[in-house]
Amino acid sequence: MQLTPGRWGDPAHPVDLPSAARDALKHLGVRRTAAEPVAPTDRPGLTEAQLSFLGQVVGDEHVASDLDSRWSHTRGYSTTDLLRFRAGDTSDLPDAVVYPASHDEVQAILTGSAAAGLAVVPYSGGTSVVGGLAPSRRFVTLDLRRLDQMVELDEVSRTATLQAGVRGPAAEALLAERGYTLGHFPQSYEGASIGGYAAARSSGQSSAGYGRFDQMVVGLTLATPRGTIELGRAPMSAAGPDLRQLVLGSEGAFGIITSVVVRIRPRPTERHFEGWRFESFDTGLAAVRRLAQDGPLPTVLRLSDEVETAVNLADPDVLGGGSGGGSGGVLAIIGFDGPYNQATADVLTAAGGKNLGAEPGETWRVGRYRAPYLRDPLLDEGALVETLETAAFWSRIPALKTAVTEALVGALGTTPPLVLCHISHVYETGASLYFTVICAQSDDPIEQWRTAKRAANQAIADAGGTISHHHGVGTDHRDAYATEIGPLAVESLRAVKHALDPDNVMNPAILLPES
Ligand SMILES: Cc1cc2nc3c(=O)[nH]c(=O)nc-3n(C[C@H](O)[C@H](O)[C@H](O)COP(=O)(O)OP(=O)(O)OC[C@H]3O[C@@H](n4cnc5c(N)ncnc54)[C@H](O)[C@@H]3O)c2cc1C
Repeated sequence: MQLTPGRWGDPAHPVDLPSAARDALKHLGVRRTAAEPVAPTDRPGLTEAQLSFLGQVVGDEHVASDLDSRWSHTRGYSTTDLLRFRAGDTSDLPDAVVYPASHDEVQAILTGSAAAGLAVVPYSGGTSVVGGLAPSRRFVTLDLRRLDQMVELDEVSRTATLQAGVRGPAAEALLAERGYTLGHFPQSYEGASIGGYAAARSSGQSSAGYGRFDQMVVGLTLATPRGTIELGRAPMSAAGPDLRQLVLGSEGAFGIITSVVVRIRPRPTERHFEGWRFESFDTGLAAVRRLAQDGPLPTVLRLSDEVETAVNLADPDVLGGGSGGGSGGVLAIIGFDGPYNQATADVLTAAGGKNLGAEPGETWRVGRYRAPYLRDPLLDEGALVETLETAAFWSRIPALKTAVTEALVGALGTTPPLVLCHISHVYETGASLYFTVICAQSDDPIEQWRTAKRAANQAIADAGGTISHHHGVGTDHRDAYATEIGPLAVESLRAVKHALDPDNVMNPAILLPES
């Protein structure tokens, strides 16, 4: 799928806003205010010498300096990114887009970039939602789409070596030909790539069964301005700190991950999805914690709160009311790659859950990538829609959820929002919380969201959550991340960056505040 710049989703399969949603927007005071999109205007790009350096490495035909190519690589897909795109904001337009085809070409560009006066932004799928593709100064984007090969599949060890530019669906297709799966299905699956998964520590919808992406990576190759680093000689090692974990989540600040070795699993021959009803989010929370701590975990485990359940269910009777008005309660989805596990269902039943059967589960499975498609039509209607996420230990989850919800409602008070929440990534010791916010746009929706996000970030910090469970740091979370880890940790990361990237050409201003 080729994403349309500034608009999420497969352009061949757009989603229309359901009429019920249009009606609901009226209750939120949403009025059609969205301005007509503004076309971008160009500005001078690279010098002849810079273009010549890049062309010598990758071939002139793989260096694009036209406005369309650069505009389509401008920032990612957060709501503020989309709004700035609509406003024709070119302040973070790349000066050129370069398409290397191999590790060696990436390495040659990074080795020569300081001398050529170039800052470099790695771009795998371009789906960042935290300002990960927008550095503070002029730059070239290295689009890794030509690094699209499965280099090796080791069936004995059950590992695959995948290049950074392999998109999620392509990775699954390559593995499926040999009977395997990676099992990584983030909601951005249609657009995101292997390199971005690793660089931003992605977590997919099947994380209960397959783990986060950083748990799947057993090895990687990193090109830096100082040279190449290969990590992951064995699945585990006591030979010093695990440097793979230093690169995972480094978001291009240290170098470019050109390939990863990932753990793979046999492709399941059957899958089962079903819905469960709980009386309240709190009872559902106790049930999913029970599964996370004592098992047996399914592959997919999600729990929506009351607001998300009400907003997402077209038919409230799915929850079993039967009277046309629904019966309240919250919806959980469980899924199994492989045989159905009755023991999981028994835990949910013992915790007060009611099995709603396969239909709600199948509805979720079929639409699992479609919810974000609604954001652009909602923006068109004058609504502000955005998501944010965090994680915490179980004991802090209830207070964290309340604090973030109150912060968002308080900050968006003049345009009262709907705040939806779900849990979709669980661990023995805690879980993530994922919030969706919908309200009427103010006259300045970008500043409106930034104010709300600042309030939410503060609430997360105060309530003991982390600034990101899986979206990463980028520029949006940079300052909050520095506060979260403290000045000595920031200094240590700066020292690593300085060792690998002494001229600060790699994704400047991403991850760490510029000193
Ligand atoms: C609609 C939508 C839904 C989403 N759902 C999820 C979800 O369910 N789970 C989840 O984890 N995330 C989700 N995201 C966020 C995003 O998809 C993830 O962060 C993903 O891992 C980014 O992958 P990408 O290939 O698009 O990376 P990019 O956006 O290209 O890059 C992300 C960051 O890493 C850097 N980078 C990219 N490639 C490399 C590389 N090879 N080496 C070093 N640095 C690199 C970039 O410069 C940038 O800073 C969602 C985003 C959208 C728009």
